[in-house]
Amino acid sequence: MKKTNRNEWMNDVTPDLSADEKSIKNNKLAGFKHIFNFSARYWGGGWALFGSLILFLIFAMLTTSEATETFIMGWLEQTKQASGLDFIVKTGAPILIILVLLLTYRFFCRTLSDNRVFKAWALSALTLFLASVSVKLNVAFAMWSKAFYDAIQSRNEAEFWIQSSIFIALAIFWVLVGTYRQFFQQLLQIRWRTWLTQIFSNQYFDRNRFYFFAQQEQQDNPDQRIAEDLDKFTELAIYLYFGAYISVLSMYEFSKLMLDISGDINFNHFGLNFTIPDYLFWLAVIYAIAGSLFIHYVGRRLIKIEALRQRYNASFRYHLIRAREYAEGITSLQGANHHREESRRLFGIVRSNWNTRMWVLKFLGFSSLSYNQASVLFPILLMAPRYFADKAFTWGNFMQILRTFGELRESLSWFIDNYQNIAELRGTATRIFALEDAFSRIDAFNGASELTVTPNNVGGIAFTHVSLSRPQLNENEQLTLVTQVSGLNWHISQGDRWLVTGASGSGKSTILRAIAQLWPYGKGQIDVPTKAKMLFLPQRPYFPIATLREALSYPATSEVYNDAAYETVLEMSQLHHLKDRLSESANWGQILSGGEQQRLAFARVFLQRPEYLFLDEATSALDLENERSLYATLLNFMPKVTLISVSHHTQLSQYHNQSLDLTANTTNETGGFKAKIQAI
Ligand SMILES: Nc1ncnc2c1ncn2[C@@H]1O[C@H](COP(=O)(O)OP(=O)(O)OP(=O)(O)O)[C@@H](O)[C@H]1O
Repeated sequence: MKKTNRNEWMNDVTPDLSADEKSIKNNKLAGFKHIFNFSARYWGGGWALFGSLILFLIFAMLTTSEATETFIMGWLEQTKQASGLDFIVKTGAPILIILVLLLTYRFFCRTLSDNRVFKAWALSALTLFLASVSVKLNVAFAMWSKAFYDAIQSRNEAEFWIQSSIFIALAIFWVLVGTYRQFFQQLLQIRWRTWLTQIFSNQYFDRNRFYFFAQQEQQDNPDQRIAEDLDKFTELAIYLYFGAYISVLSMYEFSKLMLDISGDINFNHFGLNFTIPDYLFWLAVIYAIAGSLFIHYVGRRLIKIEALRQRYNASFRYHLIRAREYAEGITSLQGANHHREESRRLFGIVRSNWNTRMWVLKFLGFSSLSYNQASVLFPILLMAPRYFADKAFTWGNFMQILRTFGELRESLSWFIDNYQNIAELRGTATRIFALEDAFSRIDAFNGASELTVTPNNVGGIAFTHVSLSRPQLNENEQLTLVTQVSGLNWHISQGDRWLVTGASGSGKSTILRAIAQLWPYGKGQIDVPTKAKMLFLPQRPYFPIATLREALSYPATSEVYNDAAYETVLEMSQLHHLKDRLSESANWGQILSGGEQQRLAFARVFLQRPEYLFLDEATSALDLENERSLYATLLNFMPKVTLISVSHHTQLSQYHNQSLDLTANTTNETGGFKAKIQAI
């Protein structure tokens, strides 16, 4: 007996994916400008978002400035000493301001018809404000620690208790601010994601683009891009946006502190005096910029690797989903093993990508950790000569500068610390933008079609000089068109019953697709009725996973019809046994037999009663008796229906009065098929 190796997947040699990486052109990667403009649409435009950021930075500078601090401290001091009416006025002022802001918010939310931009602004403003407060609280903690440890060192018990209670107050405030900041950030995220998902879903389903996507585009997994990439994109973009804001603020705060403690540096050259204020700050900036450039050089591959990671994971999952969808077809061919091996191959690709990512991250980690360690030594080396030369420069000054430099460097290293997140953001953005481009390409292709389908009152459906082609990819993966049906002139008058016949693959279904505006490949003119209700029944009907009522009423809701109607149409379709299962929810497309599904589709026809009915081998799975009884019921129940049936069953000719037969076109060098029209 063959011994199975439990570790065989682990021992597989992973494939080389460098060709995939090379196939992503650098100019196709999402740049920051594109990401910014794309994000800004939610906030009302690029200038709006840019302006809001500048406004908030100014606001943050003001709120964190010393003048504001003195004002707040003065107000606190006065409130503490105030009594009676004066106290009420002093404490009531900020509460009144908050109340006015809340009421203004509610007013605008209710009066603006599209309050999306307003709410986005308000939420961002609130979150940015809380972010500013949390930075300020961090500074307060730094100040507090000095006072607290001084009190301990000087054994000042009274001061110790005062500082302890200040800590409790600060901590409560810090917890509240931190929690609410995260909460509002998440609220903003889900609102933005909802808005984007709505736009992308609309674009995907509008004008049947999801149908054309599969035919015209080589792009992988559009569904995953809508469901997951948009989620990742909004999460990372918001996280990085607020993170960048906080780091800019901390940079401001700690550079201010640095200015206080390190002083200026003076040069005396060419008889002129130069003063560089805050010189340690500038050194930290130069140090961080140099580090960032280096990290970008080391990690730049990561953007492509991240974009591919999403693709490989999605393909692996799609393969598993297909196994579920086609479970019966796979098991009947005993294809489970093949499917498992394919899973193994696809997962091998996922692993290979992960391995490459791991190596790049290793180099990145090596570089960024070395950068962080070097940053410990860098300020020491900068200050050591000054410490040894200047006796007034105390050990306390030295330590304070060291600490401030550390904080400053950390805020400046935001880009380095977030390199991986930025790469992931650009990777997901690349996939989202490619999807948007695909939608425009589909529109452009279909818009340029020489086959026009126009709603007109020509008393039925009219084909004038119509030729239909089928799309095919050539060796260079370009879309080419091959003639399928040529020179079609066909008039379907109201009440006609047409039987469309022809060899398999001759183009019968293609003709019906052209009427349904699902076939842009061809030329000529098709006139269709303006208002008439048309229904197309394919060979394999679609049923949603829902109650039988909903499966029948699809795409309308189940309330549109009553139970008596459902029961009648089930009886008319020879499905008496399903009458008591109307409320049962199931995957009807999988649990019903092929013939039952086709009969259920007929039940739908009886419910919806269309004026034009197109049956594309809609009875192919039925026995002759059932087929005959369904057609008889149909024509009895809807005697005025215009019927177009595509079928290989000759017995159906008795229910039709005209026929269109597709035969090979041997007279024309373009090949394909031509139509022969005659009365039955
Ligand atoms: N989405 C598509 N993309 C490319 N080619 C297609 C597509 N759909 C159909 N074709 C091709 O167009 C030709 C006509 O297909 P069509 O489905 O119209 O044939 P049919 O006459 O209805 O065949 P059958 O009787 O077997 O159902 C076939 O060669 C088919 O492979």
